[in-house]
Amino acid sequence: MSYTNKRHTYYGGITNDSSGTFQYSQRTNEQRRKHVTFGPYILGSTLGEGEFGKVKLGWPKNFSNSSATTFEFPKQVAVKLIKRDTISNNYKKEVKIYREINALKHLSHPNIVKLEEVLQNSRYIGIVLEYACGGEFYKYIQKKRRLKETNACRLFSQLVSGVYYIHSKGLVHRDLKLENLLLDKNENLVITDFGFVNEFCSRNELMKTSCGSPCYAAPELVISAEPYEARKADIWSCGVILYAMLAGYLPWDDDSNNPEGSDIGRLYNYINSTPLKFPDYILPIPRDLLRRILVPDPKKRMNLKQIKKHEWLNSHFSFLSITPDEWDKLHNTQSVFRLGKPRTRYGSRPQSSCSTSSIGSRNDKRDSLIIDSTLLSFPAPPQESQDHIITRPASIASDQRLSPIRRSNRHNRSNSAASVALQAVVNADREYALSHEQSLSSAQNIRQITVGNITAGLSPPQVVAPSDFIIETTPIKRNTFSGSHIISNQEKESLSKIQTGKIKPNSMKGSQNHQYNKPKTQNSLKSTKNLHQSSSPFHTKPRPTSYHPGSYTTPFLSSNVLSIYEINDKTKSNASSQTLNQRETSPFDSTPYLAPDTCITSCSSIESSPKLITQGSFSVAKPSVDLQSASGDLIKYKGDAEVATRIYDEKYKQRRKSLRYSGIFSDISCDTVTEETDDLKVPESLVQQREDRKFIEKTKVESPSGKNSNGSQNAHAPVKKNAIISTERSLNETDPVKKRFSFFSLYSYDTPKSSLYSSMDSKRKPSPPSQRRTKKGRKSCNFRDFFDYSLEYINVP
Ligand SMILES: Nc1ncnc2c1ncn2[C@@H]1O[C@H](COP(=O)(O)OP(=O)(O)OP(=O)(O)O)[C@@H](O)[C@H]1O
Repeated sequence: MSYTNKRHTYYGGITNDSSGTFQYSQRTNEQRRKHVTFGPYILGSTLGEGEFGKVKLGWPKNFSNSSATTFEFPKQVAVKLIKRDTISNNYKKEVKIYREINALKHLSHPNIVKLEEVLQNSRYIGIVLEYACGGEFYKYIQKKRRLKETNACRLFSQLVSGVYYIHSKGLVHRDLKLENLLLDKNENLVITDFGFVNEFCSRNELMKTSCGSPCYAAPELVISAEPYEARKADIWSCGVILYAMLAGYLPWDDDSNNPEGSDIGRLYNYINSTPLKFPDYILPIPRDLLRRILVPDPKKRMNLKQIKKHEWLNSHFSFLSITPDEWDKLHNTQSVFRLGKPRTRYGSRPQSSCSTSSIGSRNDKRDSLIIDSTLLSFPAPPQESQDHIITRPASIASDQRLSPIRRSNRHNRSNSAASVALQAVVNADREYALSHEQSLSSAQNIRQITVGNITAGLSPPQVVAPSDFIIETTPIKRNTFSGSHIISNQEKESLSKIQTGKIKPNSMKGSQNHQYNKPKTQNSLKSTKNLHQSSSPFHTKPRPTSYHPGSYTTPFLSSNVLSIYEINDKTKSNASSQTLNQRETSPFDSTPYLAPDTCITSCSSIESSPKLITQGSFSVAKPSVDLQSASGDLIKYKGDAEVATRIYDEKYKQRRKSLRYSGIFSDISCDTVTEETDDLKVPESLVQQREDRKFIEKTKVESPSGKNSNGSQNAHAPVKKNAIISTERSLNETDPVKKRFSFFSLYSYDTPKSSLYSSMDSKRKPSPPSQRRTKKGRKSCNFRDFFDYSLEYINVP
C-alpha cells in the first residue's frame, strides 16, 4: 500500500516515481513562480495551525544539489508565521512570542525543538524552527492506542532529560502536555511551545502565574492561592504525560459527580482526595513511578533527580546521566549527539527528512546513542519554538468531544485535541468491547493485527538520503526486561571521542545498574493481556479525558476556587492592588528578565522582505539598522534574481558556521544551573542581576533622577535605564502579590466567548507607549517597543 503524507509534501522539485525512488526534476521558471517564499525559504504545505497562525513547511530557496549523481534533501524547517497585526494589540501574545524566542535561544538539547532563526517583514514575523517531521506526539499515541512500556520508557526518559535541561537553565516550561510534544524523524521526543516559559531564578522560588492546561496542571496551581514551585508543576505534567503514554488516556476522569469534568475545582479536589487508579496493563514498576510523581502535595512529589534514578528508568540511566553542561559542550564541539530511531522492521536507517516517522516504532528495540553525520554536514543555527495560549473553550457537544477527527487542521486548544483523540480511542475500545463481550480476548488480538497491518501499510517510502548516514556507535545488546538499550563500553568510547576535553557523562555505570529482575517483555505483555482479559468485560475504563478545556461550561470555575482569589484580591495591598486584568496587560509581566536579545528592526518600508531578528545569543549585537530591503512579504518566488534579505553580522555568521545543532554559543551568558542536592543552584549571573536590581531600586528611591544624596551622579547610573527596565520587570515577578488567578492565563485573551476576558480587553485598549503605565509604574508598550527596549538593553556596553 502506498502512502502519501500530504502534510510533509516537499514541493521543491522532487518527484516520487513509481519505483519509490526520488528524482530531482528541473524546476521551470513557471513552477518557481508558484512558490510562496518568506525570506530565504520557500514555503510548502501547512503543518498545522495554532493560536498565532499557520505553521508552514519550508526549505531553502537557493538550495542546490551539490552532487550530480545523488539527490540531497534540503534542510527542511517549520516556519511559524505570525501576522504582526494580530499581536500588535495583544500584549499577552507579544509576551508569549518574546518568551518563546528568548528561551529557545538558550536551549540546546536533542529533545528540545531548535530555533533556527526569526525573520520578519512588514506583515509577518516568522519563527523558523527545526522541522519535527515525526508529527504530533498525541497522534502517535492515538495511533498506537497506548505505548508499549519500552517505548514509553524511552520517550519518558527523553522528556525527563529535556525538562531537566530546561530547569537547569533556570527556566520552567509551564505548559507541558501531549500537544506540545512532537517527534523527530527518529521518533525522538521534541518539546515545543515555550510561550509560557519563565525562570525560577532561585532555589525554591515560587511562581505566581498559573499556566498550562487543566488536564496537565498540578493541583497546587488550582486549589491553592499560594505561589507554587514551578519545577514541581512541570514534574506533575510529566507524570500526566507518562500516564497518558502508558494508559492511553488521562488520569482522574472517573468522577461520577463530575462526569464531564466541567467543574475544574471539583476535579482538582477529586485529584487531591482520590488515589491514582491504574488500568491492569500498567505494571508495578511504572505504577510506582507514577504514584511518586502524581502526588498532589508538591513537597512530597519526586523531583527530577529522583525520577532519573527510579528503577523504571534504569535502562536509560546513561542517557539520563548526561548533564546539561555536557549537552552544551557536546553541541559546542560540533558534534551532534542524537538519539537514534528505534529499529523498525524495515531496517535501521533513518527515514528521509521528507518522510514522516510518526507511524511509530514497530520494534522499539533501540535507544542507542548515535552520531548523526548528516547533522555535521549542515550548518545549523539556534533553535525553534512555539506558543500556546489556551483559548477559552466553548462548550462542545458530546459528540464533538468524542470525535477523533479534528474539524480542521487547526490546533485548537479549546478542544484539547489530544484529550479528545485519546478519549475517542478509548471509547472506541469500549464500544468494541461491549459489542464483543463474549470474545473480547480474541477480538483484541484481531484488533492488534489490524492495527499492525495498517501501520505497515502506512509506512513511508524507505528512501535513504545520502546525507542520512548514521553511525551507530555500537551494536545493541539488551539486558533488561524492556529491551531498552544500555550504553556499552564501545558506545562510551565513541561518546568520549565526541566530547572534547574533559566532557564525560558523569556516570556511565548504567549497564551495571539495571539488572534487576524485571519480567521479560513478552511475559509482561502476556500477563497484561491476561489481566485485561480477566477484567473484561466488566472492567470499566475511566474515560480518557478528565479535562479537556472544550468541556467547560460557563461557570468553569468552581466557587471555592474563585473565592480564594476573591479573598486574595481583597487583601491585596495598595501596591499590589492592581487587578489581574491590569497585570495581564503588561508585556513585562512575568517575562523572564534574562537580557532580551531579540532584535527587531523597524520596518520603514511597507513592503520589506523578512529580516533576521534573532541572532542566537544574548550577547549578539543588534543587527545593523540599514537592513537591506527587498520587495515582498509572503511573495511569489520570482526567480533567482530576487535576493533574500537576511541579516547576519559577521560574528554571528562565524558562530553559526562553527556550531552545529544548537543556539548555544560559547559566549552565551546563560549559566547552567547545576544540582547540588535535590535542588538546583541559582546561576551566578542571576544572583548578580538580582543584586543589581536591588541596588538600582534603592538608588531610585533615594534619588529618582539618578543622583545620590550628595548630588553627584550615581555610580551605577551608567547601568542606564535599560537595566532599570529589566529591574522593573523582574521586580514585578518577585512582588509579594498573591498569585494571579490561574485560569485567566489558561484561556485566550481575546476569545469573544470569554466573558472574563471581554471586560478585560475593553480596558486594555492600547495607548501610545509613552502614556502607557500600569499602576505599578511599569511601562508597557507594544511589540515593536518591546523589542526596542530589548535592543537598548543588549546594547549596554
Ligand atoms: N517544528 C515543527 N515541526 C513540525 N510541525 C510543527 C512544528 N511546530 C509546529 N508544528 C505544527 O503546527 C501546529 C501548530 O503549531 P504551534 O502549536 O506552535 O502553534 P501555536 O501558534 O503555538 O498554537 P497553539 O498555541 O494553539 O498550539 C502544531 O500542532 C504542529 O502540528
